[in-house]
Amino acid sequence: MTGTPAATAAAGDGEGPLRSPPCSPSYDLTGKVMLLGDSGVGKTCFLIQFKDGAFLSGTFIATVGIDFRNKVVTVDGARVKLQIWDTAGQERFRSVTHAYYRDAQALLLLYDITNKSSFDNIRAWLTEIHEYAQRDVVIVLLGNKADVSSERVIRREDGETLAREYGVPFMETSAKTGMNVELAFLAIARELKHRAGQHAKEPSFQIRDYLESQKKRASCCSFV
Ligand SMILES: Nc1nc2c(ncn2[C@@H]2O[C@H](COP(=O)(O)OP(=O)(O)OP(=O)(O)O)[C@@H](O)[C@H]2O)c(=O)[nH]1
Repeated sequence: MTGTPAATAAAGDGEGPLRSPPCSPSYDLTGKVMLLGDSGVGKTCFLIQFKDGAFLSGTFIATVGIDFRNKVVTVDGARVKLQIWDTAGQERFRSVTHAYYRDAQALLLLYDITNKSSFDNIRAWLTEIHEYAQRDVVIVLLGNKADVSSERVIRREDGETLAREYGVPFMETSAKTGMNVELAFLAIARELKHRAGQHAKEPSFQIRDYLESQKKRASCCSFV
């Protein structure tokens, strides 16, 4: 939804990529996360909701190229700086975004539960991911716009089945209400922290188990 051309993507939010202050870094480790999925599934809104706690409603403006925002989260006492890349879902920008896959440690792959083709295209996105991303990249599948139940065309079970088939964790989310938005990023930050060996003595972190346990712990309707 941002209008930042690819050529100026590095401007981001002004914090700059992977740059730390010389004396007292405000984070312990960094991780690159990419938002992927068809145009209109809600990637930009998902990022804005996480970064600013706001929802951009109104006229849909497709992202041009790629843009990023930084946010530092604390997981298990470690400050993880997430550098989150918001990609354009439109086909014509694919060659731009391909170049960014290589450095990404985690990918949030979104479809829109009210849009069947965005769900059907997930297989193509996963093929592309396997072609361009690192082999051990963390992938989380997200069924976004879960707040629009009246227009739902993809059942939650369909998302779960697809995720199981590809061996990736899955959640339904809403960039509008904020449902599971922070959880998705926190799960990734935890996974990256564990992979970085911050607490090598701890048992290995399993992102899928973590998401399941968080969903069970939630006592109210904020999780679906
Ligand atoms: N109801 C509802 N609408 C949403 C949600 N997320 C996004 N939208 C709307 O969906 C439209 C597209 O959202 P964007 O975030 O711009 O989509 P995008 O995936 O970034 O699209 P591209 O930039 O073209 O790749 C906008 O009109 C948003 O207001 C959501 O969770 N719920």
